[in-house]
Amino acid sequence: VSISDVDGFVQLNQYMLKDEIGKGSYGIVKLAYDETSDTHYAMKMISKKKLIKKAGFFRKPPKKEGRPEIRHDPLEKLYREIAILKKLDHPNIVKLVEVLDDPAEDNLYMAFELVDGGEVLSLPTENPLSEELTRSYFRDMVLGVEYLHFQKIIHRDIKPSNLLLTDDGHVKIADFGVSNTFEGKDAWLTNTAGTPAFMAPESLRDAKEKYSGKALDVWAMGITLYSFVYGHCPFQDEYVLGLHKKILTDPVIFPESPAVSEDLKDLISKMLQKDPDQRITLPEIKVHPWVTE
Ligand SMILES: COc1ccc(C(=O)/C=C\Nc2cc(OC)c(C(=O)O)cc2Cl)cc1
Repeated sequence: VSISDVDGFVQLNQYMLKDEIGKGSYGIVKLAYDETSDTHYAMKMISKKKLIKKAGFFRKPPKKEGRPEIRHDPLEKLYREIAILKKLDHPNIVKLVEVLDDPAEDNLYMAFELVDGGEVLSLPTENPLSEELTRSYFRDMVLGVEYLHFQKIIHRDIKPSNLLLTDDGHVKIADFGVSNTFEGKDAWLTNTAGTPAFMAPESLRDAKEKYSGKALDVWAMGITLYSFVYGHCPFQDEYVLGLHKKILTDPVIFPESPAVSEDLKDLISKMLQKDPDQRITLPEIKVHPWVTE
């Protein structure tokens, strides 16, 4: 990897890095321009040192007997994410084009096809989406997640900020930083991962039983669907333990306004079923009246 500073812009191999267009726990995403192909990319920059430090200090002490914390080298997790991304090829999944990883360099760079519209919706918002637009984006999400599950991948962080909007109004799923791969029919998980307001109740119970990975993604898609039409998540609390309690025990409240169709409320209720065995599945979602309308 050759890095040079060209009048304030960093040149990284054939890419000229420009403004920051995304930021998160993972690091930052910059607009990158490849003059050889006159093409723009989204360049995700990850500091390997920061990853190692984050895993080091803040790692919880090993839990009491029953649920041993599996310790993974954070870089090994990153290389697993990259291996996952490299094998994915679907119109509703972000496309990883190239990885620039110089062992001598602290930063690792992931060049993705640029999805022009950025995040589909930032929460909370006073201007939630119409049902028609929500249905279009939701259909794309369903196809993307169905493809991931078929590839034996659980995303585990489905939420609006990880859904990117193309210039022709389609949605691509991004950020596989906490995803799991599995063998067989489904993943049987025990750890919690993802974003608190989108976590399923079964992943918050301290019991030792394992739970289905696919059902976690369906739950997060339900929270996302609710937030598209109402502009905020159904369960919110300033304290994470208060949030967990609400997710575990509170029923979903549908505000009077904005007015939402009975079919959509029915689908959201079935996706936010607290018992994962009763929760609607992806094949059933695909034939739900609101989706097929
Ligand atoms: C306003 O215009 C904009 C156009 C594009 C963006 C944008 O792309 C942002 C994030 N992008 C990504 C993040 C990812 O993880 C966190 C991953 C991944 O790791 O899968 C991939 C991508 Cl692409 C933002 C604003």
